[in-house]
Amino acid sequence: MTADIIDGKAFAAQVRERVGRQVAVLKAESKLTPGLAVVLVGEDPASKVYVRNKGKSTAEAGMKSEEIRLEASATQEEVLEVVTRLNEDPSIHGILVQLPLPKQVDEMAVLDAIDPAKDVDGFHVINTGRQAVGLPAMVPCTPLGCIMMLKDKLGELSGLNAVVVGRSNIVGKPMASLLLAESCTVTIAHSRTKDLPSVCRNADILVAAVGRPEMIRGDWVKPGATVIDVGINRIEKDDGKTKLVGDVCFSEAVEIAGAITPVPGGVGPMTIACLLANTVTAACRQAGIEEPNP
Ligand SMILES: Nc1nc(=O)c2c([nH]1)NC[C@@H]1CN(c3ccc(C(=O)N[C@@H](CCC(=O)O)C(=O)O)cc3)C=[N+]21
Repeated sequence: MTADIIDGKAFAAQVRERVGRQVAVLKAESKLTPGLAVVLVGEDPASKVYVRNKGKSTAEAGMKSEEIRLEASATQEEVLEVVTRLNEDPSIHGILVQLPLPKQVDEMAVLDAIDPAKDVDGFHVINTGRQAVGLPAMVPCTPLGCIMMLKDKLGELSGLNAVVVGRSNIVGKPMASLLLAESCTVTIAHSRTKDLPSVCRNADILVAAVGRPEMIRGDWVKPGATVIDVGINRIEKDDGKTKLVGDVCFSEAVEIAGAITPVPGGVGPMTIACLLANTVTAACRQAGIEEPNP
């Protein structure tokens, strides 16, 4: 039996449409246009593609979108100045500083400078902490999108064994925390984990977020498990052209899993949709109004 393919692209389109309806209500009833600012430092071509896609989807949802570009040589002070200006701009409700930043810029210091109320990435320690103790928080977009797909596929997650491979601050750790909040039994595995394949074989929910192309093999997957592949790796094919692959060997895992997200078209589009949803949430909280539910 082959796995159900979880269509992240279609699901993300639904989320974006809902965000669009929310924005229409906010504009009509509260004279509020949610605004998202994206800060891009340097010229990384892959980053530019994400930034362009984000700008396009914000506009499509009827939101205000601002893009700030700085040279790759920008100093930490210059980046902090932009963040301070955006913190003070009442038309901007969400701020995303595209990571990674050039090495002369201290990433932690920049993330720390973002007003936690405008932190639509959910990377500020205030939001990390609030989420961990169960207070309202801005939740990181990629893990949030993964949870939405899991609930859509499985319904209740309570009591399931979840294994997260990867312990980054932007995916692995918040993913584990969200799964715990859903009452999963959570294991975080990483490069030092002993016998990773057998740890993975315990997972009803297997989340791969390591950034190593096709590392997770089909025989690491428990039959019927739900596999969420967060990895987006560009690799060279035999003919010299490039293609995107995940952290999971899809062709093997699809034969064993119950459901699996593809790459591309899985987690990636959901990340952008959740960024828009977070911007609406942030705008409503800043304006002190309830989030519309159209
Ligand atoms: N502060 C910050 N927040 C981020 O959320 C953030 C970041 N920095 N830095 C870079 C990574 C990467 N990321 C992606 C989002 C969507 C796709 C996406 O939509 N991918 C499509 C197609 C991509 C393609 O075709 O190239 C897909 O998977 O189907 C990819 C990558 C967000 N990131």
